[in-house]
Amino acid sequence: MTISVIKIGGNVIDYPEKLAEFLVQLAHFPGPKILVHGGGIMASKFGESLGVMPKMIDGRRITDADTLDIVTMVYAGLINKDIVAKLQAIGINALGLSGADGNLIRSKKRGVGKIDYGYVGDIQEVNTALLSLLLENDMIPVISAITHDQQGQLLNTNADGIASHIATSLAKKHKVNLYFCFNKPGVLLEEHDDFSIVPLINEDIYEELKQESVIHSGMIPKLDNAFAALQMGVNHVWIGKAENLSLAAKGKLSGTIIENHRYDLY
Ligand SMILES: Nc1ncnc2c1ncn2[C@@H]1O[C@H](COP(=O)(O)OP(=O)(O)O)[C@@H](O)[C@H]1O
Ligand SMILES: CC(=O)N[C@@H](CCC(=O)OP(=O)(O)O)C(=O)O
Repeated sequence: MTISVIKIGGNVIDYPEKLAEFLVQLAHFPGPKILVHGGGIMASKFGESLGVMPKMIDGRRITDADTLDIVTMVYAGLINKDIVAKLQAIGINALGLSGADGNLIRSKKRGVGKIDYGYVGDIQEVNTALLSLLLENDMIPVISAITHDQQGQLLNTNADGIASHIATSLAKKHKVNLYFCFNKPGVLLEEHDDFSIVPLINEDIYEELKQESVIHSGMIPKLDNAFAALQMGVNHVWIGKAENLSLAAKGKLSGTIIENHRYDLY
C-alpha cells in the first residue's frame, strides 16, 4: 500500500475556484491519502486587517502572541473547516485536525538563535497510529499548520514541514509519496516564466540556485523539507502546480522531482 501525503499552499487556497478544482483531483487521487494545508496568504491578510503586520524570514513567519491567535483561527479554524466541508460536498469523508487534536503532532518551541521566531514549533513526534486508524476507515485526514507542545501551548508550524514529517514518520512502515502542490508549475529558473521548470533537482543545484537567489522565500522551506523527506525514506517527492496533481499521480511529466543523486545542470 502506498500512502500519498499531499500538501496544498496558501496561494491556491486563496482562490476558491482553484481550490475547488484541486479538491476534485484530490478526491480522484488513487489510494489512501492525507491532505496538509497551509494558508499563509490568508493569515497575512487577516492579520493586516487587524493591524498585525506579517513578518517573514526565508518563508517562515515570526509569530508573536497576537499572530499566534490569528494563525490558529485562520489555519485550524476557517481554512481547515472550509476544506473539510468542501470535501464532504463532493462525497469525501474528511476529518479536519490540528496537531493538538488526538495528539497528532507534538512540537517544541524553537529556541532563540540569531532570530527569535516566537511561537513557532519544531516537530518532535507524529501520531502515526491515529493517521493509520483514519486511513483504514476510509477517511482523509485534513491537517492544519498548528501543532502543540503537550504543555498547553499551540505553536505555528510551517505546513511544508508538517507534510514532510508526516511522510517520513509513515515511511518507517509504509511506502510513501509526497506531493507539494502550489501556484507555480515547479521549481523555476525564472520565477515569472512558467516554462523554465527545473524537472529534476538535487542538493548541489539547490544550493547553487539559492546562492544566486533564483530560489528564495517560501521555496526555501519547501525544498529543505523535500530533501529531508527523501533522505528519511520517502519514496518519491514532487513539487508542482495544484492543477497538475492528477498528471503527477499518473507519473506523467509535470513539475519538479526531487533527486538524491548528483548531476550537472548546465
Ligand atoms: N525558483 C523558484 N521557483 C518557483 N517559485 C519560487 C522560486 N523561488 C521562490 N519562489 C516563490 O516561492 C513561492 C512558493 O512558496 P510558498 O508561497 O511558501 O508556497 P505555498 O503556496 O506552498 O505556501 C512561489 O509562489 C514563488 O513566489
Ligand atoms: C512558521 C510558519 O512559517 N508557519 C506558516 C504556516 C502556514 C504555511 O506554511 O502556509 P503556506 O503553506 O501557505 O505557506 C505560516 O504561518 O506562514
